[in-house]
Amino acid sequence: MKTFEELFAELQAKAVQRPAGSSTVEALERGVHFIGKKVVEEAAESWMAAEHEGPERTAEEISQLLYQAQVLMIASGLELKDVYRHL
Ligand SMILES: N=c1c2ncn([C@@H]3O[C@H](COP(=O)(O)OP(=O)(O)OP(=O)(O)O)[C@@H](O)[C@H]3O)c2ncn1[C@@H]1O[C@H](COP(=O)(O)O)[C@@H](O)[C@H]1O
Repeated sequence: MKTFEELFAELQAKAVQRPAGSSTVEALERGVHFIGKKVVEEAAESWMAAEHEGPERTAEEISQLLYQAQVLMIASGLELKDVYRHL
């Protein structure tokens, strides 16, 4: 198990080190348009899970939504503090 901040630090390191086989690196190479569609896809799947599939599936889909949101942040050159200041 990892926190939101721990995952973001892990993804930032992947973006710098560019290890082979990383789905994060692959998404970053595909770019913001690809990542943005993943954000929308996971948002929709989170919504559907919440309405129809129960809390466990909802938690799983929301975890993927948070991951994709973090990848979009990195692709956009954002850090956590840039987002947190709007909360
Ligand atoms: N938390 C995630 C995570 N959530 C989702 N994904 C990726 O996002 C994509 C999801 O795409 P899809 O929606 O097509 O997946 P799916 O099989 O349809 O799943 P469902 O949405 O239908 O449930 C897959 O490529 C997953 O690998 C993630 N990829 C990586 N992480 C974490 O990010 C870190 C770095 O991972 P790598 O960059 O792969 O090393 C590790 O800690 C990983 O656990």
